[in-house]
Amino acid sequence: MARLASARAKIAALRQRFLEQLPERLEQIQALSHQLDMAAPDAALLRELHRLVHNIKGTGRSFGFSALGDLAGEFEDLLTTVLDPEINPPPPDWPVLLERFVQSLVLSISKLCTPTLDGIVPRPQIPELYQSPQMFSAEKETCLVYLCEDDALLLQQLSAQLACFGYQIQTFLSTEALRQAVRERWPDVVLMDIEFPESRCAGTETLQAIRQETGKTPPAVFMSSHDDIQSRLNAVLAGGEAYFHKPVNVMDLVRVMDELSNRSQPEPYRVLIIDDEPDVATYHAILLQEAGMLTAQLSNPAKLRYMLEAFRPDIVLMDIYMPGCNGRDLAKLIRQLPDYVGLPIVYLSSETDRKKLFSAMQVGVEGFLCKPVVPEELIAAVSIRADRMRILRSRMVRDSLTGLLNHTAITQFLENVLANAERQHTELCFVMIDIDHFKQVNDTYGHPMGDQVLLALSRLMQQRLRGSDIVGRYGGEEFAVILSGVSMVEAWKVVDELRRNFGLFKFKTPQGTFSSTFSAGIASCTRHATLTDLREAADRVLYRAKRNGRNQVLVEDVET
Ligand SMILES: Nc1nc2c(ncn2[C@@H]2O[C@H](COP(=O)(O)OP(=O)(O)OP(=O)(O)O)[C@@H](O)[C@H]2O)c(=O)[nH]1
Repeated sequence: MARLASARAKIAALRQRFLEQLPERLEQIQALSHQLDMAAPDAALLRELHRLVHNIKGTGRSFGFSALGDLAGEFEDLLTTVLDPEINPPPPDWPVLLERFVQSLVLSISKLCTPTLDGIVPRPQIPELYQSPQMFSAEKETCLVYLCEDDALLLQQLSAQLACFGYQIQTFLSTEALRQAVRERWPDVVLMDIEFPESRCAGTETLQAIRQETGKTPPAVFMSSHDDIQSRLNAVLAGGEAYFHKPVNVMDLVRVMDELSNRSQPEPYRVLIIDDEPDVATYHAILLQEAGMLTAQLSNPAKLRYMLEAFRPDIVLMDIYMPGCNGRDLAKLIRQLPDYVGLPIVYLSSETDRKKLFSAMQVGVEGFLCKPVVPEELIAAVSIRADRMRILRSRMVRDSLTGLLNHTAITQFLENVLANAERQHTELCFVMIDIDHFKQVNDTYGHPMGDQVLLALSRLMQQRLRGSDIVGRYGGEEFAVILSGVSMVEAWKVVDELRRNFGLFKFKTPQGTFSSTFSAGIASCTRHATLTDLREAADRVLYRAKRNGRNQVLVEDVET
């Protein structure tokens, strides 16, 4: 609640500043209109006047000064006709009307900026602040998953794999057994097949029956060997939150289940706001921050490229009118940068002219939000698009089995952090990890069990390493970790603790339990400035660890 109060206070301060700046804006408008030669108006002057009036419209409405915003909106319409007479010619007496609008603005602004008798500036109509559900959601300790599948082998494999991710799994071979269990204890998530011996849609029917019996449905995820629309529709109608076509990718399943059980604490969405009015950008930033997002603001388009690279936004919100360039040009520029072809861009503007909007959208912009925007609408529009961007990006850079960065992505990261470490004269350690006798695990217990070992180590690394450490699957049973800002001794302590913890894992199989170990080699950028050198050094140390008997972590110093 304190955060909400502080956001309200910040918005109140922004409104106050807008009021304080109004006389200066008015002076600029008056000066420009006096400079205008009404017989042959200068286009640049007109455009600047249009921009100033447009900004008062958008900012005024955003901050709840609707009468002022509407007046500026009508003024803007007149200026638009003077600017583009071919599309819609201005009325013959436009110079008189223009002068009247300036006078009306003088009146309206002087009223707003003059305190009333009791010394209080009139309160604008302010939109209610959205209360982020994330602020109050508590993380669950363990998540109870009911897994219902009539294929006994698949049931056993999935259950073992999901257990590696810390879920409490109860398995059911029949829908009837599942219904009975739901009566006794309500699950956090139900994960179920759709086709069972008794019917092709027994899974969805069961969920509907549970709803009829209890009046509610548990969060449900369906898996099916059918991929037709009717099956998917049945799943949606039964209340399914997600649908997976078999064979199911466990990482996709885990991602959805983490979301459904509130266990995942995804990185906040990153929103870049481009607006030539810093206070309006700040206002929208505050609304988005309230919903748990990270924001960056840009008022100077010249710094766009730098900002895209440094901030890595999931979505860009931009104004249409800015000095020097407009949102359409800027959006086109972003689309022409190969790395940002898919970056969602949404206009946030008070422009209402459909033709202009359509033209502005044609450069591949995803959507349009009209100022003043309702906070919930802003948050929903941003979240939906940023989430989709995250999924697409993740597919490109993540390994599908473990969810860790793939080989290409970790190499790219290493290149970037290495350059950074060199610039900032900081340490960086590169670690190569390889599971011992992994072929034997596969040969003895089967490939799916081997996958579980890979998953377990991946999850352990994700849980135990710092958020700033970078973990990737380098290849088959080989992993790479980048530890920034640590010495080799510190890196050794971290990785050796991982090694000890991993050794404690017990993998259950029909033939009994077994545990697994890994070997690791650590090299430091203080000795190897190039990517290839660093990688080869870590590889050499890893090889030495294997030859020394495996199940150990070695650093370069010890090796040489
Ligand atoms: N289950 C499973 N196995 C994989 C995967 N990728 C690679 N492998 C297996 O990993 C094994 C690697 O074996 P080797 O390179 O001979 O090494 P090792 O048996 O781990 O022996 P050391 O590294 O010398 O301790 C091969 O059998 C691969 O088939 C995967 O995604 N899943």
